[in-house]
Amino acid sequence: MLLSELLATPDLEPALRGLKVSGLTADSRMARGGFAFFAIPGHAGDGLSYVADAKSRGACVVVAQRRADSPLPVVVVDDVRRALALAAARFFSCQPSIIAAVTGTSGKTSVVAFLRQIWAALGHEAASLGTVGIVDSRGAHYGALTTPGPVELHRTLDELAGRGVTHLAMEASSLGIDQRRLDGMRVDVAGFTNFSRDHLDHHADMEEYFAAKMRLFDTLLHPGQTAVVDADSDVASRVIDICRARGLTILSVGSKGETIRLLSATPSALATSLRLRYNGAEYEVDLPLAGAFQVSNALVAAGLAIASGDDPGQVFAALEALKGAPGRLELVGQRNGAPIFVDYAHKPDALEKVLATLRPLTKKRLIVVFGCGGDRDRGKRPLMGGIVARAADVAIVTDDNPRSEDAAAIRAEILEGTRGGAAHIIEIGDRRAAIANAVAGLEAGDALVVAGKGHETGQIVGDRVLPFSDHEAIAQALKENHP
Ligand SMILES: CC(=O)N[C@H]1[C@@H](OP(=O)(O)OP(=O)(O)OC[C@H]2O[C@@H](n3ccc(=O)[nH]c3=O)[C@H](O)[C@@H]2O)O[C@H](CO)[C@@H](O)[C@@H]1O[C@H](C)C(=O)N[C@@H](C)C(=O)N[C@H](CCC(=O)O)C(=O)O
Ligand SMILES: Nc1ncnc2c1ncn2[C@@H]1O[C@H](COP(=O)(O)OP(=O)(O)OP(=O)(O)O)[C@@H](O)[C@H]1O
Ligand SMILES: N[C@H](CCC[C@H](N)C(=O)O)C(=O)O
Ligand SMILES: [Mg+2]
Repeated sequence: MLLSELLATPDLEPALRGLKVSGLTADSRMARGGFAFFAIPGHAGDGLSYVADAKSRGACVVVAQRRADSPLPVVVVDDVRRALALAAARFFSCQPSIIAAVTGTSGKTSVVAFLRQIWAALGHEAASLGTVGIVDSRGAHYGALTTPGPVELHRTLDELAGRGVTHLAMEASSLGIDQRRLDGMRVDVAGFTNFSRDHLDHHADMEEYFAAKMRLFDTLLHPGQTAVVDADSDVASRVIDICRARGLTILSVGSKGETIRLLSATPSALATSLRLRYNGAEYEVDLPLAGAFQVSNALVAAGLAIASGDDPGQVFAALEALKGAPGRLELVGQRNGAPIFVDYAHKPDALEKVLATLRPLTKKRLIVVFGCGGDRDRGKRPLMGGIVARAADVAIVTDDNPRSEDAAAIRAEILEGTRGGAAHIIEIGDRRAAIANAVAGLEAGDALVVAGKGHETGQIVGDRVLPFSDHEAIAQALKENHP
């Protein structure tokens, strides 16, 4: 492809006008012969300091935000992250014909998993893309980020479209939106779940975090397209105002929803019976999932399916076969009749919601094992300590990806927040030992949730990822503690 086509710039300097490029990357280590190297001023470093490396691997031109002394010719653009996304979309030109993007602090992974299942049930070739990787009718492939960087994203879209995927549900993380990873993507419909504290290690404050999410609606979606909004979120009216100002059609869902109105939700063991009203008609749905938050997620997914053209009656019927995303309030075993769940709550609101969901299902003690990640927002640690101290009966504070931090210091910050609460608090740093302790102590009527790692398969300590899975640690503990 010509560089001028890749950048859609006719006015390149004469020496570059006929230049052909064979690929593109923002990571010098991935450069190959004939590649364009996009030099991004990042959080940890500046891409311009890697130009020599890119050149040594064959890159022939640099795209950057400023002129710099460089062994390769430099094309200057206003916003190099956006230029990379648009270029990646031109280079990998195919995308599935329907793309739904979902943002919100919690529930994205669940909503895209549900939407993929609804679409598949209705006969579409569907895929989802996000924290648990790419999932389609062939299986699952894990990826590193929730919203991949633009080059990987567009290569993936092109491959999915190439193998016949017509419907894609993808997670749009605030970091992904902010870093322009989705700017080259055609988004047909977008969903909003909810908003609470997260990623304050990256965004300066909650307003900046909110604005990053809103970019999906006020910039990436176009007037006339549809936004599906969980009307029960406490920021729903702000989101709806922003969508209206952009000229979007609003499809609101939930007990305050105008389009899909939740009339009642009756929990029973690990399921919930729903009565819904849509367009004047009432529907009854036996949702095979527990928790008010899963009801919200299922309704956002249903709204997205309807907004993308599917028949409402068939969409609501498909909710009756939904399976939770891996590691999201997943029942993984039991001991002495006490259920054991793995959940991905690693932020205050999610932890609160998951404990509130399990409380009415628990006759005796609600036990939680959890920790907080290193090199992430420190402010959430005492908040999460406070939540378990109030909402659980026993909380075992343990390690969850300490990364470059001192694990004991992270636990101490969590423990600080537990003071004055009613729960019995235990500190066991080693996560396997914490899980073993919790499982061994389970009695009839108890419930145990191991929170924070969900689907993860590693414990990040320093620079190393040690193999670790809550599922496997629970299975081992169950084996060692025959009831
Ligand atoms: C903080 C953050 O978001 N970092 C992401 C960001 O990096 P960055 O732009 O700041 O890059 P940098 O590390 O400063 O380096 C600057 C530039 O030099 C390049 N470089 C660097 C080294 C080298 O040898 N050669 C080279 O060319 C880098 O590729 C980069 O282009 O852009 C990169 C490319 O897209 C991402 O890989 C990287 O994700 C890091 C690994 C990460 O851990 N991100 C997490 C926090 C993240 O994005 N999480 C969200 C939310 C998760 C959720 O809530 O579900 C996600 O979407 O996954
Ligand atoms: N609608 C919701 N409201 C509040 N909490 C939720 C909701 N949905 C899920 N949760 C909680 O958040 C956890 C993560 O859910 P999920 O993975 O679906 O969200 P996510 O937005 O993709 O999160 P992440 O950004 O961490 O990938 C769940 O395990 C559960 O504890
Ligand atoms: N996408 C989130 C995942 C956090 C999961 C939790 N296990 C932790 O390490 O804090 C993040 O990178 O902040
Ligand atoms: Mg996710």
